[in-house]
Amino acid sequence: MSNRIEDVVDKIVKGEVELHKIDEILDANAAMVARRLAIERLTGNGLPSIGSTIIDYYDIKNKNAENVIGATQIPLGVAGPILIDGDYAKGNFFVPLATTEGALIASVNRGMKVLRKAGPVRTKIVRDGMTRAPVFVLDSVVGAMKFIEWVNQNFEAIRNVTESTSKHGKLKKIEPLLLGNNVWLRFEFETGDAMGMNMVTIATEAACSYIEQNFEGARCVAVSGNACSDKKQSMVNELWGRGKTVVAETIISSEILKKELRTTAEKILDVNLRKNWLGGARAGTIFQYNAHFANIIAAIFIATGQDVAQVVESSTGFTWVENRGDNLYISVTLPSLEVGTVGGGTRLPTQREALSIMGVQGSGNPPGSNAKKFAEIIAAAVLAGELNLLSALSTRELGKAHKMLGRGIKT
Ligand SMILES: CC(C)(COP(=O)([O-])OP(=O)([O-])OC[C@H]1O[C@@H](n2cnc3c(N)ncnc32)[C@H](O)[C@@H]1OP(=O)([O-])[O-])[C@@H](O)C(=O)NCCC(=O)NCCSC(=O)C[C@@](C)(O)CC(=O)[O-]
Ligand SMILES: NC(=O)C1=CN([C@@H]2O[C@H](COP(=O)(O)OP(=O)(O)OC[C@H]3O[C@@H](n4cnc5c(N)ncnc54)[C@H](OP(=O)(O)O)[C@@H]3O)[C@@H](O)[C@H]2O)C=CC1
Repeated sequence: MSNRIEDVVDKIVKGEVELHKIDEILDANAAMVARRLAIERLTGNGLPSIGSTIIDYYDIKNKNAENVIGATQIPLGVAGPILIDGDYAKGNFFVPLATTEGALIASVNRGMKVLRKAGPVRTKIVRDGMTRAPVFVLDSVVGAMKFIEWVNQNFEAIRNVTESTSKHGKLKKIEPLLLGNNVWLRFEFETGDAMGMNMVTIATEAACSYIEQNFEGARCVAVSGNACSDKKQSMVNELWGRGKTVVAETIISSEILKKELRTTAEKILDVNLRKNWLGGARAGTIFQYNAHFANIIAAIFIATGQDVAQVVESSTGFTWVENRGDNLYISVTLPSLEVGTVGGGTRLPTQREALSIMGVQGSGNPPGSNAKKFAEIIAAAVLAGELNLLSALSTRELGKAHKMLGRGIKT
């Protein structure tokens, strides 16, 4: 350790310098080391594993994280390939999944094997748009209604303001919501291959300033008024969509169900209706009539540098099953899948490589096509996970699988 780093560590331990101020004293990677060493001394714990990272702090400083002391590692597996016939994803894809839940990757892998045998999974993006909803306060409901009318009449001018802030951000519409003298304007943008939260926040802030300057009596209280709704479950996301609204579907023959999953369409239908729908309704599940969308979404989000807090609304969705002459029709519908292949955490080295496994790293040609392809692959992977878990529940294999792959106990 250099004397310079040692001096800085001493200063932190003595409380003479704040952890984040080291970035002004040492170069980026030395600052990361000094912070970790100081935390080691202050807590009396060695942190060599956290310190063993390939992340170059130069690359993430002022972009991805602050007060960095190293990195966390999570096992990364692959499932697949999964065969997809989408509008953007076509062919076979291996899907990277980062998780610590034994049996999860095996579960998705078995689902993908079955889907492959059944023929390609069909995927469709049915809408696309990232949202930000600032809240404005007016003097009365009369003022609020005049405000909404003015916004509608001035849509083009507002769009020009937003689009001056970004090359890829394109304002599609503004949906108003009203409560007494309060108005939320839910701005919806196309965001190319980016998930888009920074992009639409910056664009919406510019729009808010323009609106306040040009409509007397409207005050923007907050650029995010929670009707966006970011990182929260909400009816507005479920009904109007947020990010990508995607569907994946397929039909599986009774022979494949019997041979590969030891089950039938009837049994899977019964589990889906009584567990996902009836159980979900009885328990008051909110917009999550599914078995484990969150498992697959979280594992892919972690692997590929998505914003993990958005698993909350990205795992909203429905699994629908029909028995068609003993063959199984199964679909998953995800109303608010928020994903990107540029920006945010997608620029980190392992995350970029994980995206490259699916051929979706960086900008698409045309822009937006990579993010849409990625969303279709995720929906197909979710379908695999749902098919497999419903099957395993129908044959009472859940506990056994987790004993074996979660605890290493063979039964
Ligand atoms: C574990 C299996 C897949 C065994 O499945 P199996 O059919 O008993 O075993 P198998 O050895 O015959 O293997 C069949 C296929 O499974 C895959 N497979 C098998 N083993 C592996 C492995 N080690 N690594 C990767 N892939 C594996 C692989 O595709 C293999 O085909 P092959 O390639 O051999 O021709 C099955 O029993 C299973 O899926 N069980 C259910 C587990 C599951 O779905 N867990 C989900 C997480 S549960 C949870 O978190 C949410 C929950 C449940 O609480 C939500 C809720 O409330 O519903
Ligand atoms: N600000 C906020 O309120 C929130 C921020 N976040 C964070 O926001 C980040 C994600 O924001 P996001 O805007 O997606 O990412 P970035 O802030 O990284 O912005 C994306 C950048 O990529 C550029 N770009 C280059 N090629 C493309 C392309 N093909 N498609 C789209 N953009 C392209 C954009 O340029 P240009 O704009 O000129 O088109 C823009 O500069 C995450 O880190 C997330 O955690 C999350 C929630 C809330």
